[in-house]
Amino acid sequence: MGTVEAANKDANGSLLEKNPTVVFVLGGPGSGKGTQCANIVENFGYTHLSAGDLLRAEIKSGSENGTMIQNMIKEGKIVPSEVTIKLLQKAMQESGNDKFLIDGFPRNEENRAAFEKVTGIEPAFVLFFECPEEEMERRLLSRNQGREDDNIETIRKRFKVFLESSLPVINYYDAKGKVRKIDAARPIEEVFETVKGIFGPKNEKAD
Ligand SMILES: Nc1ncnc2c1ncn2[C@@H]1O[C@H](COP(=O)(O)OP(=O)(O)OP(=O)(O)O)[C@@H](O)[C@H]1O
Ligand SMILES: Nc1ccn([C@H]2C[C@H](O)[C@@H](COP(=O)(O)O)O2)c(=O)n1
Ligand SMILES: [Mg+2]
Repeated sequence: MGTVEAANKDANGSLLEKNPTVVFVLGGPGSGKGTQCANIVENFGYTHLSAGDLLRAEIKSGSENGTMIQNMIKEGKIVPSEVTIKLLQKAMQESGNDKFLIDGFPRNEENRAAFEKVTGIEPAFVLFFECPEEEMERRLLSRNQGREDDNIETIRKRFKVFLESSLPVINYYDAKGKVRKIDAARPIEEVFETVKGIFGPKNEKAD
């Protein structure tokens, strides 16, 4: 085994041995990624890992990176991959599962390339929740979960970052035939009907 491969295997612990299934869940802020991931977990046995949730938990934990992460989130900016990937790897290892919905990651080309290099994992496919900005803005302004970035000033910055940095990642995977685009502007139940069609009846959990 080459040195890079050996180092990655070491960093990933037993993760790679499980040959994990990873689905990246992407879409603009407020497109419904978290909402639909909760439904997928219930029906298909995946573990949901939201990069944003992991970063917010890191702030709360009082970690040395907390202030940097908090400032970046307030500005709608993307935290360096090194930090986010470590949190994702740890959560994947701790879950004990081998099927993951990675929500809100990769958010830019740096995230994408670093994840592939560090973990050696390629996504099975990418769910892309497509939604007009006006609808996403409405949803974010009425989310009421006390998120510091759900204010109109930060929301506009997040939309800009999505268009400039995250859409190119979606286009990258689209060129590889991996994107499953979903019209996310419809009611939650209707969106989930489409999602179910993508995961397929053979993957559904038995009751
Ligand atoms: N299809 C939908 N129709 C109407 N409201 C929705 C729909 N999907 C989600 N919502 C609501 O919109 C808000 C944002 O949804 P959610 O948190 O799932 O989005 P998200 O894509 O994870 O956003 P973020 O990127 O900011 O984390 C929530 O209040 C949620 O209840
Ligand atoms: N890969 C990521 C994911 C998220 N963040 C930061 C920046 C986002 O605006 C914020 C909230 O994410 P969300 O919960 O909306 O998915 O978290 C990041 O830097 N890198
Ligand atoms: Mg979310």
